[in-house]
Amino acid sequence: MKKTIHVVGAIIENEQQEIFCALRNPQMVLANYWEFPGGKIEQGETPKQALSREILEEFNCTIQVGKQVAVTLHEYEQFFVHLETYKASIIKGTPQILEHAEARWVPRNQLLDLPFAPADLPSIQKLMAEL
Ligand SMILES: Nc1nc2c([nH]c(=O)n2[C@H]2C[C@H](O)[C@@H](COP(=O)(O)OP(=O)(O)OP(=O)(O)O)O2)c(=O)[nH]1
Repeated sequence: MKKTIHVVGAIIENEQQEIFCALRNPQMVLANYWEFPGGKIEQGETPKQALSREILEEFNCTIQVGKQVAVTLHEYEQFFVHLETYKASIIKGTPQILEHAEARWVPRNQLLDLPFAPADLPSIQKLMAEL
């Protein structure tokens, strides 16, 4: 039976209404897809705690997590991803790319120009609908 992994992703927006997107590196599972930065929820963590921890580990900055955007269950070839995305903003530091191949601030209406992980599409559609 396929495993289900519970993942959180941060939709971090800046004052220009751009969203922080990260490119998974070639060594990662789902290599070379763009994603909302985040990762797996560890035992005993709330989704919001997991998100703050992941952003600190991967980008060395502190975020404040806001409201939930979408909850998606997506079937990949090897596993299911249960992805929860949350709005967030940076409250301390400037993101440093520690694990990803690249990261950029992208206007909402250009998100679909990037090859995003398929599980992220419902979140992107919700963001586009907010425009
Ligand atoms: N972080 C993140 N992962 C996503 C997104 N969309 C999506 O399908 N995924 C998938 C990719 C991975 O299979 C999984 C997240 O795993 P990960 O490897 O980034 O998690 P992690 O940082 O906890 O990794 P590790 O400690 O186990 O190495 O969820 C997304 O927007 N953000």
